[in-house]
Amino acid sequence: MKDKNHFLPLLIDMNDKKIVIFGSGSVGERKANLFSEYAKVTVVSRSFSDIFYEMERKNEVILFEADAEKLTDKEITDIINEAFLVIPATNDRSINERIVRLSKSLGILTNQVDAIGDVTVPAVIKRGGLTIGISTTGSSPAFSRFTRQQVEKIITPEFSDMIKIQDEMRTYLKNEVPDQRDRKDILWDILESKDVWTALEESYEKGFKIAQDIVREKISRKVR
Ligand SMILES: C[C@@]1(CC(=O)O)c2cc3[nH]c(cc4nc(cc5[nH]c(cc(n2)[C@H]1CCC(=O)O)[C@@](C)(CC(=O)O)[C@@H]5CCC(=O)O)C(CC(=O)O)=C4CCC(=O)O)c(CCC(=O)O)c3CC(=O)O
Ligand SMILES: NC(=O)C1=CN([C@@H]2O[C@H](COP(=O)(O)OP(=O)(O)OC[C@H]3O[C@@H](n4cnc5c(N)ncnc54)[C@H](O)[C@@H]3O)[C@@H](O)[C@H]2O)C=CC1
Repeated sequence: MKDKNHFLPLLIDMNDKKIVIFGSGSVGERKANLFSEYAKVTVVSRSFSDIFYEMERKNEVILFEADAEKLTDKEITDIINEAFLVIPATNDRSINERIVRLSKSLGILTNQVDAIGDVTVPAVIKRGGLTIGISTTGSSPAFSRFTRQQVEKIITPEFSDMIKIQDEMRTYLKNEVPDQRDRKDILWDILESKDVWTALEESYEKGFKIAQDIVREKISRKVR
């Protein structure tokens, strides 16, 4: 049994990473949709629905039609070679387990859809500059989805505006304010300023101006 307490969410740069998914049922399709936004996805399956052919046409996935049961270990190894992550998502547990075993022997990470693998996929929220991953580490995927829907309701458009302001201001402050603790205080004053948040409801520019006033006032006090 895996110890769920040892799962840590990390953000990984998936650009140009190879992901191999086995099976193209509803789960294979969900994983292909998610991962093809970030990485190079190959899907191996006995047959494919039109949705997959459409994804292939748009260069979002590479399709490989094969019965994994009939492939030799060497053939499977060649397919998964140099993959960052392998996802056995067929409805045949013994095939999925064989793929996991071969992946492990090559030191490749696995995401198991019928057990907890080395990697578990969270529900993902991506809004502006904000990324949130939500997981119950397999206890209740439906609850992860439910939580995503609840959290999405509280993320207003002002969130990404505030991230933009913070990004600009901290770059500016790194040049203007030598002490990191002073920089931190100013950034928190902006984050906690009701005036900035209220102004952002009107426009980005209005919020930015108030944040600028806070920065100016703070810097002048520090200089004095
Ligand atoms: C362990 C894990 C492995 C993995 O796939 O990475 C896994 C395993 C399993 N899921 C199953 C079922 C469902 N999965 C979903 C939905 C999602 N499942 C996802 C991840 C994970 N699913 C990993 C754990 C993540 C965590 O715990 O948080 C999400 C978050 C991400 C994604 O896949 O993209 C995505 C929501 C994305 C979103 O909406 O944002 C729903 C909800 C629905 O459809 O309404 C249901 C039906 C309701 C239910 O069962 O909860 C079953 C079959 C159970 C059975 O046989 O009954 C298994 C296998 C098992 O449990 O043995
Ligand atoms: N992680 C998750 O979120 C969920 C996981 N599951 C688990 O995932 C498994 C798959 O679920 P679904 O996609 O709904 O199943 P499905 O029956 O819709 O699809 C199975 C796919 O595997 C392919 N396949 C089966 N044997 C194969 C072989 N020998 N070679 C190549 N391809 C083969 C089939 O062609 C099909 O594309 C389920 O058995 C269940 O254990 C189920 C629901 C959600």
